[in-house]
Amino acid sequence: MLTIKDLSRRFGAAAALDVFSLSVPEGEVACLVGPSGCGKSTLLRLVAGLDRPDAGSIAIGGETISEPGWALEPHKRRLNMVFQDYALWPHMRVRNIIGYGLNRLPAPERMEKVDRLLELMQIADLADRLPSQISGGQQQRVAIARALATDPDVLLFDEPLSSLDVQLRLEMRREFGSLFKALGKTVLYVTHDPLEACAFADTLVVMSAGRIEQMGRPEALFAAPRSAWIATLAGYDTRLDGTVVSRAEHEIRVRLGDQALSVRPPTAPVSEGDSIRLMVNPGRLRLVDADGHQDNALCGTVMQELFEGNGWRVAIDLGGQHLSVMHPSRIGLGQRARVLVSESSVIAFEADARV
Ligand SMILES: Nc1ncnc2c1ncn2[C@@H]1O[C@H](COP(=O)(O)OP(=O)(O)OP(=O)(O)O)[C@@H](O)[C@H]1O
Repeated sequence: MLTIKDLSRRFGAAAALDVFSLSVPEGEVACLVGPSGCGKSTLLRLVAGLDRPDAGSIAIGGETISEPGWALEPHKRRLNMVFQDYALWPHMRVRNIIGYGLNRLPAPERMEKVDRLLELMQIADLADRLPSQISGGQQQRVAIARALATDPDVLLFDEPLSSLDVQLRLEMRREFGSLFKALGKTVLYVTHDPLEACAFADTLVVMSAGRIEQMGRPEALFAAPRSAWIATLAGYDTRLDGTVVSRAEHEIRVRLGDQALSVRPPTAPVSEGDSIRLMVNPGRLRLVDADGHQDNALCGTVMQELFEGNGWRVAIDLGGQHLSVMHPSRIGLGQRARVLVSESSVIAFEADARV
């Protein structure tokens, strides 16, 4: 169990971490996501002991490793960190890099342990190469094997896949899922990619300005995003700004230019005349007959069509604002289009919600 309690770190007047608390149960994976500058790396550095907090405490397995006025030295903490740039020593062979932290073990034991890690990470055939003689993905495997060698209780990952190409990232993402399960280590993992996090996170922790904005199981969090930024992660990446024209208990009517739409009300209270921000999921919208009459549809002109691999992202000009729709084929630039906006395709937030 990793327990972070009321941790704060200020740089000048700004708080990089602001009374931050988080518990990661033993053997579970917590993924930290959040916009640039929200404090993810600061948190990892404090847990690793590379920086000192201004307040708060950190414990691993009930044993305090940092508290006000005292911090255990980094190398004595039962944790290891895997960095984005791998940080492998260029002059050392893979086998020696992995075994570096095991120099207190007798040679045969050390070799046996290194062999086991080489097998686990499927890099046994690379044992005698230098980092410059292996690929980026293979270097990342070496970095993970090195981090596992000293059998730490906690593993910290700082965007470990972001330097890899898309294909390899997808492959490693799948592998991480089974690796984390097999290892049973407590993991704190920072990533920019929410889909990466969803592949293996027990808990997704969304940070904003040094605090937790929302946390939970990925499915639960994406089913009910509490902020426009989190809605974007969940695929609601198109923004429409409008005005509330009427409200009932379970529905509000929103004016968008000269059109209107009924949606579920936001959690924050709103009244007639208030501005409102709608986050729309293009994958959940449907194009219907442009000349037909359909309740809760928006009309406009196709202004852009982008192929995104699994279909076309069609941008429709609603008269100033743009609505994107995923569609299996092109519609044609300048064509009229009518988009059915179902209840599940849109989430309403307060007008100044950060995206
Ligand atoms: N050594 C430092 N001196 C001054 N300010 C710092 C220092 N380290 C971090 N900060 C500030 O603290 C805040 C949090 O930074 P941090 O690196 O933790 O963010 P992050 O979420 O990891 O961002 P990114 O996703 O871009 O890596 C930022 O505003 C950053 O500018």
